[in-house]
Amino acid sequence: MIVLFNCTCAVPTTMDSFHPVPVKVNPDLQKERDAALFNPVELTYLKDGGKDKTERRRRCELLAINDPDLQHKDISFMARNERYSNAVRKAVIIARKIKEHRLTNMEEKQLYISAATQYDTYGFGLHYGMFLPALSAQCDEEQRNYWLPLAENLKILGTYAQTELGHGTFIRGLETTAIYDPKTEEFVLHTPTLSALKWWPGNMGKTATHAVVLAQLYTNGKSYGLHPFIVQLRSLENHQPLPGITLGDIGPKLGFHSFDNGFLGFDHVRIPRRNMLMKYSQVSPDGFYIKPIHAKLTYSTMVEARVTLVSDIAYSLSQAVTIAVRYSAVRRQTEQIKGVKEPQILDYRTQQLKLFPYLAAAYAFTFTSFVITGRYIEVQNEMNDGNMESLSELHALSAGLKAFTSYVGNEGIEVCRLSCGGHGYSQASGFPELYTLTAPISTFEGENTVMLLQTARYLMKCATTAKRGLELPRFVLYLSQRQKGQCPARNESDLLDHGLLSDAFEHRARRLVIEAAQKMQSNIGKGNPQHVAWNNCHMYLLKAASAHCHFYVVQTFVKYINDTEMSDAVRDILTSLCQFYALHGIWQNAGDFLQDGYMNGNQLDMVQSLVGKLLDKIRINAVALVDAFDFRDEILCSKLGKYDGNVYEAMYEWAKNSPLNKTEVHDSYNKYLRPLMQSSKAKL
Ligand SMILES: CCCCC/C=C\C/C=C\C/C=C\C/C=C\C/C=C\CC/C=C/C(=O)SCCNC(=O)CCNC(=O)[C@H](O)C(C)(C)COP(=O)(O)OP(=O)(O)OC[C@H]1O[C@@H](n2cnc3c(N)ncnc32)[C@H](O)[C@@H]1OP(=O)(O)O
Ligand SMILES: Cc1cc2nc3c(=O)[nH]c(=O)nc-3n(C[C@H](O)[C@H](O)[C@H](O)COP(=O)(O)OP(=O)(O)OC[C@H]3O[C@@H](n4cnc5c(N)ncnc54)[C@H](O)[C@@H]3O)c2cc1C
Repeated sequence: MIVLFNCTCAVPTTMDSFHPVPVKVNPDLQKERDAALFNPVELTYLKDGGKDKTERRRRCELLAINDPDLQHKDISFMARNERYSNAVRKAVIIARKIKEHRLTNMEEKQLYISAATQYDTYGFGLHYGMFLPALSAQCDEEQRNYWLPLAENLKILGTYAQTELGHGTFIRGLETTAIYDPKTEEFVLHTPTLSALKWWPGNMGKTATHAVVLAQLYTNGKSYGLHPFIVQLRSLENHQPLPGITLGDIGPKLGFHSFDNGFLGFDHVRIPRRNMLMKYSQVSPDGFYIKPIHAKLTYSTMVEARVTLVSDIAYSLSQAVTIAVRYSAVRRQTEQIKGVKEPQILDYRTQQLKLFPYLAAAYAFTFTSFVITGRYIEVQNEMNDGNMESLSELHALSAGLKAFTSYVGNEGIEVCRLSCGGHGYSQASGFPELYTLTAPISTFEGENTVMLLQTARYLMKCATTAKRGLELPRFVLYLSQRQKGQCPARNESDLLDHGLLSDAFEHRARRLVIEAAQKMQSNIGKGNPQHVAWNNCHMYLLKAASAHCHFYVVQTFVKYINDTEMSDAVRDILTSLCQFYALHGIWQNAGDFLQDGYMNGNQLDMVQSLVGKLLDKIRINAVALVDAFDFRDEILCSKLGKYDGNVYEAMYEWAKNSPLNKTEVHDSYNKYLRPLMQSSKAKL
């Protein structure tokens, strides 16, 4: 619902702005918009991929936002049960409305869902986010023809059940078994121990009727490792768990309160042979096993999810900086000169140093998400033609970037919250929900440290390949190039050169990868077994993987600006943002650039000075930069980040709705306080 305030000042919004002309905009925020040196809507078009795409996105969002069936009270005021129920109700309505509005394109469906769910989780998130992708990727043609229409038409509701109580990261160690019985041509699914209970799968606690279950396959007395099976969990008549199946919700978590993450146990549950998903590996009726063309194809659903998470984290970080920058423009604090108005907190250098690195990162990650999504589609097409050559590269890239961006993203959201002082702690700010929704991205779909170590494993192999003078894939080609000596920057203007900045990150990544490879070699040379050497070298490996990802992001940002058509004004601000992202990265990791003498103290002084100078360039455009993300208030769900900047009015209105304010005198007064106070002998 859009609240219109009384008109007190004219609001010059651009023709292209979709924001309903609010009737009173906070003058501080208006001043920021008037002072900006570029038109934010141009950047919005760029980010969306063109004006027509922006318009389409806005239309999809409005369809959801204006729909009376999708309205409800603020989720902050709901208990968990109510939240779960509301999420399911909305998921059902969303499914119906997507058909009614004839949203057939996947991007439009996602936009619609995201606007309809606002900052809550989507009740069929796992169904669409993992169950359907797993079926699409792992079913053979006959299975696809059977299962996909059922799942797409919501005749069955699914989840992805991989993690167990005792095993999450090390999936080769999962305990759930699927033993083939050739006599009946069935698999018998079983949970042999408590630690083998499936634990965590989203929508499994109360919603799902089916699951793609990852289990250890045994046939003819031999173990063949982890394979996916589709298993019916609940009756399609009355939703009761089927015989032999134990199901439940795992209880409240840090966040995801509307989500029914669940547990699942099997007691010798029989499923037909053809419920094993057989695109890549098969078991014949007599129990003969046919192995896949690549051993890790079973893991492909996770790769897809990791790619998606890079976009998700860019989106969430963009929301966080939008809230914090707008609020910092309207919040005033601490008189500097007696009698003169307190300054906007956005004017404090420390506030800028908190927010602008994450503002720059939000753009950097958005552009990175475009590139990794594009690469994912390319590799997917190659794989559909039977060429698995790039799968390892895609795994290394997606695992590393998911970890690198989510570390920064989670940290950024928390810094943005802190930058809003006390109000950042209120649910009205939007931060608690935003933070708890994004925090587990560092854990799910592969715990971040583990993911960076996977990237490191790939980089170590590439370092060896490079040493042998053999060919490397494009994104690690730099490992076969010689180190370039010292950073050539002589003055500050040299240090603003995108090529020079990208070279600095390239140098750092190459050095750290080679150093980690050398440490591994020398550890093994001392007689340590591989796994001991690996553990001994963790700190080098982690750093190498992280530096590689950091370089990838800087390089992508630079390339995006070089290769994309844009107005001079937008190019100018994106250039400053990119310079700031890179220079701030050098400043924060100064030790890495000094350690081998690539940079010297004098150059570092210049880096620091430039970071300070660029703060001014970003400061003037900061509000326009966050406006360009183009979040409607109904999607941002933050009283601090409202487009019109009328923060205090909104907070007061919101607080009045707190259930505790339903009555002037709370029940607990009569129950507890009154007896306590009136029993006292002391008289007033
Ligand atoms: C109406 C229509 C609407 C449409 C709507 C559309 C969209 C829906 C909208 C919204 C929904 C969106 C989102 C969903 C909603 C909410 C989300 C909520 C919750 C999130 C759900 C979370 C799910 C999960 O977490 S699932 C569980 C994930 N688990 C993990 O990630 C486990 C991590 N562990 C591993 O990946 C692996 O075990 C390991 C750590 C990689 C190690 O594996 P292992 O087998 O032990 O391998 P190694 O021995 O280490 O290595 C061997 C060899 O293999 C290579 N390798 C490893 N992995 C892969 C891989 N994936 N691909 C390729 N290669 C791989 C490895 O590098 C090594 O190679 P080498 O031998 O050459 O060195
Ligand atoms: C909100 C949420 C939703 C989820 N949804 C699903 C779902 O739908 N389906 C599903 O199957 N699962 C789901 N999960 C589970 C999730 O995928 C796992 O929790 C995740 O993969 C991490 O595994 P773990 O819990 O075993 O962590 P652990 O591996 O136990 O990690 C604990 C610590 O050990 C360290 N560690 C572990 N192994 C290594 C190693 N080899 N080297 C160095 N350090 C190591 C980690 O770095 C970490 O610090 C969900 C989890 C959450 C929080």
